[in-house]
Amino acid sequence: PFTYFIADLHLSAERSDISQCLFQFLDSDALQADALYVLGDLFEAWIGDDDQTPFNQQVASAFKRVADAGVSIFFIHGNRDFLIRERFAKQAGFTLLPEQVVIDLYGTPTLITHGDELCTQDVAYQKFRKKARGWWWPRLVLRLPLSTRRKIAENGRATSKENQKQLTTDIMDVTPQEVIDTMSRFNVTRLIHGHTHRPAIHDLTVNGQPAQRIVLGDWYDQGSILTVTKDNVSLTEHPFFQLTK
Ligand SMILES: O=C(CCCCNC(=O)Nc1ccc(S(=O)(=O)N2CCN(c3cc(Cl)cc(C(F)(F)F)c3)CC2)cc1)NO
Ligand SMILES: [Mn+2]
Repeated sequence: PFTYFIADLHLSAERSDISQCLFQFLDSDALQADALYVLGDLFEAWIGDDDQTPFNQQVASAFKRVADAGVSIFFIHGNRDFLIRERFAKQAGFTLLPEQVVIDLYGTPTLITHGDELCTQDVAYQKFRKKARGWWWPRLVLRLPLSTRRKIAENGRATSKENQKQLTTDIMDVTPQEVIDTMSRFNVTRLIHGHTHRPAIHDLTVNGQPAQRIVLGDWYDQGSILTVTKDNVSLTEHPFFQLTK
């Protein structure tokens, strides 16, 4: 028995190499898992479940086939696809989870999250996040016509400083003290998250206990999959199918 974790695929219709790698995984290995957790930023952008594009539907049905095969699929929102709601979740066979949740992974209580909330030094971003994840901003934005939301997203992509930021500097990393405070608040010795695009398995000490922080990799250049069993965790890279040698 084993459980898979993926995150930060940043799927878009323009990157068929990423989605093909995902579909290959969903049509094979994923079918044997107890469960599959998608820890956010599955999509590069998400402006509402009413944006029923062929690509979004193709992604939903690829996951739905896995759910229909008896694999439980759980989704935690990322800083890009935080507007995903029940309608898309149902189409994809996802169970939506809160932004931080402790799961029992073969006897080890494990905190799972996207991870953007752990980047507390990025004050400007945390300020936006507070609104965007709040009660009424999302409701307000989702009531706008889809065409308007498309323009907001286009403007965001085109002019936003974060594009330059992402061109020049990486997304900020998690704040070490925030990680320790959060893990001790949830009383766990294992944390799994994505967002920072810095895949690694870190050993640390929480409340005097040996602990682990596992960071999932993004899928910009190759797939990144975490496999967890009762006795082992392994973070593996999955090259895209090379069409031309
Ligand atoms: O994480 C960091 C920082 C670095 C990475 C953070 N950057 C990052 O996430 N960018 C980003 C994310 C989503 C999209 S989008 O296209 O999918 N889409 C845009 C419009 N969205 C919206 C929602 C709401 Cl409620 C309110 C508004 C409003 F009112 F502001 F217009 C807009 C919904 C989402 C576009 C860019 N450091 O650690
Ligand atoms: Mn992210």
